[in-house]
Amino acid sequence: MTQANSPTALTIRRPDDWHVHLRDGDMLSAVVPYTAHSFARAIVMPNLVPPLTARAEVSAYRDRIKAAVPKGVSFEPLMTAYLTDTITPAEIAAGFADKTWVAAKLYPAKATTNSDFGVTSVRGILPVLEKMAEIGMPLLVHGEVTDPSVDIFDRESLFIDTILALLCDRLPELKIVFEHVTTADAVAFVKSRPQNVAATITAHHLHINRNAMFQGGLRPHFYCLPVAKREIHRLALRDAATSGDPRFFLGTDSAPHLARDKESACGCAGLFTAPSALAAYLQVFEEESALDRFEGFASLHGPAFYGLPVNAQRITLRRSPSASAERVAAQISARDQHIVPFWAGEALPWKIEAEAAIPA
Ligand SMILES: NC(=O)N[C@@H](CC(=O)O)C(=O)O
Ligand SMILES: [Zn+2]
Ligand SMILES: [Zn+2]
Repeated sequence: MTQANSPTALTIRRPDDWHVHLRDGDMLSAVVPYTAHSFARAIVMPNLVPPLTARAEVSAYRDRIKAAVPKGVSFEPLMTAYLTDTITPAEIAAGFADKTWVAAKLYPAKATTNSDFGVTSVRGILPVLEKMAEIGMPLLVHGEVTDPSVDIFDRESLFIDTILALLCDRLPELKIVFEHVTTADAVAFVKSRPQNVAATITAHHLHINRNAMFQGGLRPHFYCLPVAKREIHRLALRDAATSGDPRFFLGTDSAPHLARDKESACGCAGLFTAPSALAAYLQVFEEESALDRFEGFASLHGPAFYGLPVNAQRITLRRSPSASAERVAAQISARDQHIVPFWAGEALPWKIEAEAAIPA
């Protein structure tokens, strides 16, 4: 698969994105092509306004996503349910059985973008979580406490100590994905648990630490939740991602917002990384001398955790000499304005090439 010594190309099974925000309407049309270009499937987050809590709404949203996929590109959205205080175990199980959704997302109320209808008490939804454990349905967690008096850089580690560890002990069978982990604490926690607790890691948290938000001034395009942490945490994430441990897999958390909503007195959280994420991840694996582990992280660990088949197609990632490299757009039109992507205007070090079916 990997040629020794600074390979110029890498052929792997087509990757999947296990955490993405595709939004709706004009924004959906603007962003879907980027995700579908890099990924065969994606776990689509349900934090629309209003949130997606009913089966019919989720099915209709899936159809809108499919309609936005460019002709000739194969892309399968994997849908999720938005957990609220009132959703019932029966509804969650029915949607899993009829394949409306493959997982449910737990947003602690007010923890992040569009989480106002999220869960106010994990204890309050225990019957739902027990049902999910029983039927083998994964729980996806935005892992931050919401108490505004807690330092924002400590909200993930405190979530582990006060909520997640207790939940894992209470329901040891429940499959849990600790989404977009940002701390060494989260990495250590996942490693301390059996294989049913896993984590996604974003490309941006492998590249930036919290300094990025303040470099020469306030940089809203590096603000997301959970917020980037100190350098030691970034290094722990790079270790985990490139370790080959199947509990860590790719989830971009690509989260587009219009530039005006980010460049504001109260800017939105979220980085739009879909156009550059795959190359950004690959660069990390190259820097860590772990190209031979890239396919596991990008294409194999996620399906294994979710109990889904790996993709039959392959892609070739070819190194681009910087002079001729494709550049990430400086801005991408959406609605009546634009989105500023991660690595805006920069050269992509790797290019995704035509996919081929794996010979039998
Ligand atoms: N990551 C973010 O900063 N924002 C996400 C929400 C989320 O994933 O928490 C969004 O929907 O914009
Ligand atoms: Zn989140
Ligand atoms: Zn997200």
